[in-house]
Amino acid sequence: MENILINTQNLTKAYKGVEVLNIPELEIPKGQSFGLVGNNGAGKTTFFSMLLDLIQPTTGQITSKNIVVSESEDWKPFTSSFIDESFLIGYLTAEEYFYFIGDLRGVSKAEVDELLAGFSDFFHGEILNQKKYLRDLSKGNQKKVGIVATFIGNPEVIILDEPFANLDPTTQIRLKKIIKELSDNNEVTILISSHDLMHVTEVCERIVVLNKGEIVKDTQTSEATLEELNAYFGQEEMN
Ligand SMILES: Nc1ncnc2c1ncn2[C@@H]1O[C@H](COP(=O)(O)OP(=O)(O)OP(=O)(O)O)[C@@H](O)[C@H]1O
Repeated sequence: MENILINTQNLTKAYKGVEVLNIPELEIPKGQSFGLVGNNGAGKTTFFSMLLDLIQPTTGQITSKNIVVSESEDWKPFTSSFIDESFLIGYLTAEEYFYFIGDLRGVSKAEVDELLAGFSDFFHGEILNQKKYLRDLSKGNQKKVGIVATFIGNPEVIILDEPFANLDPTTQIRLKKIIKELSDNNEVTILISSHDLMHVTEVCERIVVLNKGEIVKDTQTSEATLEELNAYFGQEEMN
């Protein structure tokens, strides 16, 4: 019996009567690396935002470890995410921000430093000791900060919206390795949305395709998945 961590029931979101998401049921087991793909406007960010209680569902609900996310804050200590730059604090340096997140999650400065030391390749000398505010970092470097901040405090659930976008090819490869290592650890459930079919199939064991707010494919990743996805999105182009 799989240990279900995230469960959604009858989830819909509509704006002014227009439905943008409709997921009758979705279960995500503990430890799964879950990839969400879909064209622009398919509903990926909407789904993640509801998981994080940033927007309210029109109907239905999401539970994380049996906690209804819109009714209690108890899921927050074991969940971390980076959706966009609004998750950063522009007037802090990277170090200040990491320590701030550490404080929130009960992680000491020394432990934060220890974690950061493991990301020196990923940071490529452009994040730490820069005496620069986060708002003055490049988009890609801001993203690196946001992603690494999600690892502070050993969260059980990590949600990353388009983590590969804006990153240079070398950093994308490093990020894939980091995500693979995380997903090898079956304690961490990781949810990623991406437009990069190759990256997402490489790091996720399950791929869900959203089209106009509905799940049209839900598959365990195999050798054939990338080709199937390319065929699916190619055929969409013909329509
Ligand atoms: N506040 C809002 N008011 C009205 N419509 C909205 C609002 N927020 C999102 N939408 C609509 O919801 C739909 C889903 O958007 P969403 O951002 O979830 O898509 P996405 O799959 O993340 O797209 P992308 O790949 O472009 O990031 C879109 O049609 C979008 O215009």
